[in-house]
Amino acid sequence: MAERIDGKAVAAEVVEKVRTAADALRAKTGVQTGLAVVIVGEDPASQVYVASKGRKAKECGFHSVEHALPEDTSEDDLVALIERLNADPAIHGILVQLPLPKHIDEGRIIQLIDPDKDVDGFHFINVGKLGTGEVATAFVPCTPAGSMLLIERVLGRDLSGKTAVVVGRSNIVGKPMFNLLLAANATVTVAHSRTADLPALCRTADILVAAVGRPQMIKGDWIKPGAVVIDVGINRIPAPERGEGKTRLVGDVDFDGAEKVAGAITPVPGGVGPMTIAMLMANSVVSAYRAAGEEPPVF
Ligand SMILES: NC(=O)C1=CN([C@@H]2O[C@H](COP(=O)(O)OP(=O)(O)OC[C@H]3O[C@@H](n4cnc5c(N)ncnc54)[C@H](OP(=O)(O)O)[C@@H]3O)[C@@H](O)[C@H]2O)C=CC1
Ligand SMILES: Nc1nc(=O)c2c([nH]1)NC[C@@H]1CN(c3ccc(C(=O)N[C@@H](CCC(=O)O)C(=O)O)cc3)C=[N+]21
Repeated sequence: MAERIDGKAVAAEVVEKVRTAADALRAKTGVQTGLAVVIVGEDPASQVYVASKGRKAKECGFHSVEHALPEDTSEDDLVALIERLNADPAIHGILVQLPLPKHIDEGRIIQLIDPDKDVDGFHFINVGKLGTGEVATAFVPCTPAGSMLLIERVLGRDLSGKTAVVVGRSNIVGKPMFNLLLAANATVTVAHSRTADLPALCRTADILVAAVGRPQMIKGDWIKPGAVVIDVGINRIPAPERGEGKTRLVGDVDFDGAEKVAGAITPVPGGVGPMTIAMLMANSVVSAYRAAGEEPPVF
């Protein structure tokens, strides 16, 4: 049976370190870390995530502000808000919850965020820094960064000689995950919907990262015995066994099958999800240290 990688516990350690660092910065310089989360529209899942980001930020002792805008907010109004947050010295991190409503140009909004406040790591400047190994001054996207910390718990920081397969090539998960694994010396393949014989490719992976958005797609017999499996997927599926109309969260990996083969595996919930929020807090406090001209902590 695989070791269960407890993302909730590791995330709690990260959050504790963030809180200590935020307190120390405040005591030394008077700077309180400020995080602004912007949500447009009423998507219930997004609202849950935004609320838990706000809760964690307060737990870390941050100045936490939330801007909940109606679904029909104009692009110009959102642009004006981002410009205001960019100029606000009390705000060190800006997160605009994605996806945005279809009438708003998501790319334009992301590129408008000051790269020094882009705690999601989605701005071209931060993407470019990650791609060229300039991570000391960059922000690394939270989900891949959190996934790397979980891998590190099992395999250490140096992945020399290891084969990694990332399933999914999105800008927010798959591509930055590729860059981080490569930087850690793994030999990395990125798979996607056009990949031939995905099961066979997955079976080559010492480290398998699933970021597909397809509930329980990756089966136990796709997994190399002993592999480290990181399940990024968050999918809500019907759970009639829990009662009429009930749902539950599952990952992109068929956990029960995979657990019998893998060496270590992240559960859903309680795996990568809590790490994502913890790394958002980490990026925010790092941003505040940089703004104050202090040497930031390393996570
Ligand atoms: N835990 C967390 O904090 C987070 C979790 N997530 C979750 O992670 C998952 C992925 O998110 P995200 O990267 O944004 O998703 P996207 O929908 O942007 O990307 C999905 C990727 O999976 C690929 N794909 C889709 N179907 C298949 C298939 N049948 N075989 C192989 N590859 C396939 C797509 O390929 P192609 O490019 O060819 O279309 C694409 O590259 C989702 O479940 C999401 O909810 C996301 C962000 C944070
Ligand atoms: N600009 C932006 N940045 C993001 O980082 C971002 C985003 N937009 N849009 C949506 C995705 C998704 N995402 C999650 C964060 C935490 C959990 C999480 O904490 N999950 C818990 C379960 C939560 C529950 O019960 O619903 C867990 O896995 O244990 C999940 C998903 C961040 N995202």
